[in-house]
Amino acid sequence: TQPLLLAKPHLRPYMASLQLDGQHICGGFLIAKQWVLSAAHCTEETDGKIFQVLLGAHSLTEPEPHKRLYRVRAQIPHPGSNIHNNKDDLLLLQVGPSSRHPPDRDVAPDTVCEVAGWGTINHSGRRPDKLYQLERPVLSRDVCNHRTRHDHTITEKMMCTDSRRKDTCKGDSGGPLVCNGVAEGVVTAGSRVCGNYKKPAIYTRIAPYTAWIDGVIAAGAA
Ligand SMILES: CC(C)CC(=O)Nc1cccc(-c2cccc(CN)c2)c1
Repeated sequence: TQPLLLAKPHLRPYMASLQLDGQHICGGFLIAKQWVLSAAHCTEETDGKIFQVLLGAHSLTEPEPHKRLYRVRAQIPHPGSNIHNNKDDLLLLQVGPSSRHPPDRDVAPDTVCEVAGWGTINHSGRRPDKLYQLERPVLSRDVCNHRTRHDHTITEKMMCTDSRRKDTCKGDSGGPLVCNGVAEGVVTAGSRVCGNYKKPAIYTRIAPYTAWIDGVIAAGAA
């Protein structure tokens, strides 16, 4: 047998943990917006209690930026499932609005993140046909807010990456800044210049907006 391998963090965003009172009971996985598929026998020892579903996690216990615990709106075992055999052993769970929001923590400066886009790729403003990607280190808010950089316009709901040489540019706006497999920011145009080290790239941080995002999604889902 092969030794068990630790999964690479956050490469399986569909992966769910079905929990009761904070304890992992069973796995599951996202199959559609708001719907998790699991096994019906997972409800055997729950004596009617309803699961909570943890999504976006790698560690069950440590705080992680995009870890979200969701209430279950509906828990539907396949009608053919039963405790005597493994037939039709399926459970569908409809997840509701997340019941808790992740801690809103800044990405550490110098963390190398990646951003991709079809934005212009050189000073001639050439627009590519294929997606380009770029790795950039996070710049501390203090440095980014320096008088000679963005002069105190970077709020705690924004973050910056170094724009020396390689940078985002026109057309990259709206794309995700991904750090350690997690979407931490959304490209914004900032001072609408590119590749100028005095004007670091600016991103809207996602963590401060999870309540707004969930609210809109929940309203749309209604
Ligand atoms: C309607 C929109 C396309 C107008 C617009 O965004 N213009 C424009 C012009 C120059 C640079 C940028 C720009 C974008 C993303 C990141 C950055 C920062 N390097 C700059 C953006």
